[in-house]
Amino acid sequence: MITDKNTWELEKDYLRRVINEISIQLNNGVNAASNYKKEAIEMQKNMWEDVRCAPTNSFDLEAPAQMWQYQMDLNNQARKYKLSTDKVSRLEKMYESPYFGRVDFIENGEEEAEKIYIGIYTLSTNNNMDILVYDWRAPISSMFYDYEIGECSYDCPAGSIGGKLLLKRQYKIENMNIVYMFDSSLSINDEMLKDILGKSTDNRMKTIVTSIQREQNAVIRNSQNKILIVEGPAGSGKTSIALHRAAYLLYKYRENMKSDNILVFSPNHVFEDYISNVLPELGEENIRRSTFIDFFENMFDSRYRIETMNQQMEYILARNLDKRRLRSIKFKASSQFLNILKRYMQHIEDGMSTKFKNLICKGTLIISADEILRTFKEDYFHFSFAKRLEKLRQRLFYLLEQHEEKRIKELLDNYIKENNLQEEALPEEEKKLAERKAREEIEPLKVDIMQMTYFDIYLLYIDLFRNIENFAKPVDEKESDGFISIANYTIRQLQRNIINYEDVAPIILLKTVLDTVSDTKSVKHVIIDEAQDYTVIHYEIIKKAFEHSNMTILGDLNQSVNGYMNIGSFGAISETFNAQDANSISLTKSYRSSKEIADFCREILNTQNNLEQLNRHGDKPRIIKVDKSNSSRRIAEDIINLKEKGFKLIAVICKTAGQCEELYKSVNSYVDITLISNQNEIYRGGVVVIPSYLAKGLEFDAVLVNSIEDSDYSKEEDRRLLYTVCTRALHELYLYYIENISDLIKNVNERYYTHDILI
Ligand SMILES: Nc1ncnc2c1ncn2[C@@H]1O[C@H](COP(=O)(O)OP(=O)(O)OP(=O)(O)O)[C@@H](O)[C@H]1O
Repeated sequence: MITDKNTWELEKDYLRRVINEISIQLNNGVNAASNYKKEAIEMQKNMWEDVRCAPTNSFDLEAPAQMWQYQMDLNNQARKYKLSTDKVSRLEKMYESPYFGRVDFIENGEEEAEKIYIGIYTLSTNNNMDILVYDWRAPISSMFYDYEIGECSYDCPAGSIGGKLLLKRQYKIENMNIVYMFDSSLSINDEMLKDILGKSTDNRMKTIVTSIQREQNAVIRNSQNKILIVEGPAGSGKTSIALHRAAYLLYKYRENMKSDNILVFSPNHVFEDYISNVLPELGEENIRRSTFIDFFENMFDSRYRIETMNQQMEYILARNLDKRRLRSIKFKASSQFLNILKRYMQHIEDGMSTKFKNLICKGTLIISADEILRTFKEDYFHFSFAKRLEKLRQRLFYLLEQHEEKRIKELLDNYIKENNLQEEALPEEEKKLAERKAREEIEPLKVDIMQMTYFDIYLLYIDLFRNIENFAKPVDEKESDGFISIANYTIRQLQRNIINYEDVAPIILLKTVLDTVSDTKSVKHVIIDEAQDYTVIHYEIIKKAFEHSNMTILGDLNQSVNGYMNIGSFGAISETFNAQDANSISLTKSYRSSKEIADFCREILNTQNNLEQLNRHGDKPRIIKVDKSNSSRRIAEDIINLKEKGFKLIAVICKTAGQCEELYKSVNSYVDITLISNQNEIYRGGVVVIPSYLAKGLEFDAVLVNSIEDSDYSKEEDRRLLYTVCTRALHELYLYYIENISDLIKNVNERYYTHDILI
C-alpha cells in the first residue's frame, strides 16, 4: 500500500485532471446526442410535410429520389446519435472510477518514460493526440498484465516494441476518490485479488479487467490459433476469460466484427442469464448466446418429441436405468459411433448409383439411369445431398411433363389421322381422353421419381440402425448382440416419435452433412464453454457447421456432470479439428473457492494434481449428520445463520430436480427460498434450491449440499458431479447426510472438514 504523501498528491492531481476531462466530454456528448435527436425529428417532420404536400395525381419523377435522400440522411443521423450515446454511456461508466492500473514504460532508445494509465476505455484529448487513459485491450496495456518490473515488450501492428517497465501500480478508485493504491513488482497483487474475491458475489458474473492474470491474458489476447482449447480447473476463470476474449476481439477487429458475429454455446438458460452482464459492463453489446440444442432446433420436425439434456440427466440420475438405454447412451457418445455415421453417410452418397433407374414410358426412354446419375453428381455438384435430390426431382418431373405433352399430342394426331378430321373438329371429349391416357401412362414413373429422390433424415437414421452391422463391423458375437439391442431400442423410440437426447446430435450431424445447416455464415467466432459436456459427435457438427469460424473451447474434464455422455479427453477435440489449426493451453490456478474448500474438493477427486490456489482462507467445509425428521429445519436454520453472516447468494444443491421440489416444499415453510428446477427459470440471486447439473458454471457464497448419502453419490460416475457441486462454493460449504456418508466423501482426509453429528 502506498503512503508517501507526495505520490498521493501527484496521483490525486492526475485523477482530478482525468475526471475534469470526462466531465467536459460528457457534457459535450450529451449536447451532441440531444442535437442529433432534435435534427432527426426535424428531418422526419420535413419529410412527412413534403410527402403530404406532394401533388397526389401527378407523376413526379423526383419524389422517390427525394424520399431516398431523406432516408439516407435519417440513417446517417441515427448512426451519429448512436455513436454519441455510446460514447456518453462509456464516459458515464468511467466517471466514478476512470482507471485501475498504471505502468511506466521506457521504450528502447527513448530517454523519458511514458505513464500509461489503464481503464475500461480509452480517454483522449486534442483529437486523440494525448491519451489520458488507455483501453485495457490496447496493445500497450498488455504489459500491465504480462510483466513485472524490468525488461518487457508488447506487440502492436507495427511489430514488437521493447523497453523497460519502471513502475506497475494498481488503484482502487471509488466515487472519484482513490481508496488505496499498490505498487506491485510481481504479478497483479494477490491482496487485491483476495479483496475482490472475498466479498459476497452478485447473482451475475462480474468483469475481471482489473486483475486479469498473465496466463489468462495469454488466452484473452491469443490471435495465432484458429481453434484455441483451454483446459482449467474449477474456478480458474474460464468463463470470465471467454467473455473478456469476446470483448477483446470486438475491440481488436472492430472494423469487421460486431457482437452478433460471436456466438457462445452455453449449457442452459440459467447460465446464459448468469453471464449476460459481463459484456455490457465492458461497454460492448451482448454476443449471441444459445444452448447447442436451441441453435439447431429448427432442424427438427414438430411431429417428434425431443428429450432435452436436462430430461436425460434426470433419467440418468434417477438410478432406475434401463440397461439397454444406458448402453445406447454410451455408444452414441463414442467415436466408434461417429465412425459408423461417417461410413453410413459415405454409403448413402455412393449408393446413389444403384438407386437411380431408367425412366421408360411405354417403351420410350425419357432419361437413362446414367444420365440421372451424371446430373446428380455433376450438374448439381455444388449443392448439398438433399438439395441435389430436390433439384433432381424437379428436373425429372419437368422431363415427365414434357413427355406427357408430347404423348397427348401424339394420341390426338393419331386420332385425327385415323378419323380423317380437321384439327378444329377434334371433339372436346377426345382431348380429355388423351390427357387421361397420357397421365395414366406416366403415373408409375412419378412414383419411381419420388422413390429415387426421397429424403427423410429420420428414416435415414432408422435405416442406419436396421443395417447397423454393415457399418459397425462387430468384432464378435457379443458385440453384434449389443448392436442389435441398441438398434431395436432406437428404432422403437423413433417409431413412437420420440427422439432421445443421445440421438439429437447424430441426427443433427446427418442433417448438417447431407442437408442444409442453420445459417451460420455470420458467425465468425464460436465460444464453447463447459466443453467437457459435449461428445465427439457434437464437435464434428461444430466443425462442419462453423467451418469458417475461429473457436475458443473451454472446459474441465473433472466437471463432466454426465458420466456417460462427455468428451472423455481434450485430445479428442483437437483430433476433430485440423491439428495445425488447434492449440491447447492449460490454466493452473483457481480463484473461486477459499483454500479450505478447494482442498476438500481436490480430495473428492482423489487424483494427484498440482493446481495452485489463491491463498484466501475461510472456514473448513462442514459435514453435518441430521435426523430425517428435522433435516429440513436444520437446513433452514443454517440458511438463516448464513444470511445473518452477510452472505447473499446461497444455494441448496440437490442431485435431481425431483429432490429439489421435495426439499423446497419443506424448507420454504421456514425460510424464503426460490426453486429453480428447470433451465427456463431465471436466477435472480438470493437463496435458491437448484439441481446439480443446472448449478454447473454458477457460483454462490455458500453451498449446502442437500445430501451426501451413499444412495445419492456412490458410483464412480458420481464423483465428478459431486466435485462440480462442491466447487460452486466461494466461502462456505455444508454437506448433510442422514445415515451413511457416500464413500466418495469418506475417502476425504478428516483434516479437511469438520463433522457435526446432530441427533
Ligand atoms: N483474474 C481474476 N481476477 C478476479 N477474479 C477472478 C479472476 N479470474 C477468475 N476470477 C473469479 O473466479 C471465479 C471463477 O471464475 P469462472 O466462473 O470464470 O471460472 P471457471 O473456470 O469458468 O469455473 P468453473 O469451471 O468452475 O465453472 C469468478 O468469481 C471470477 O470472477
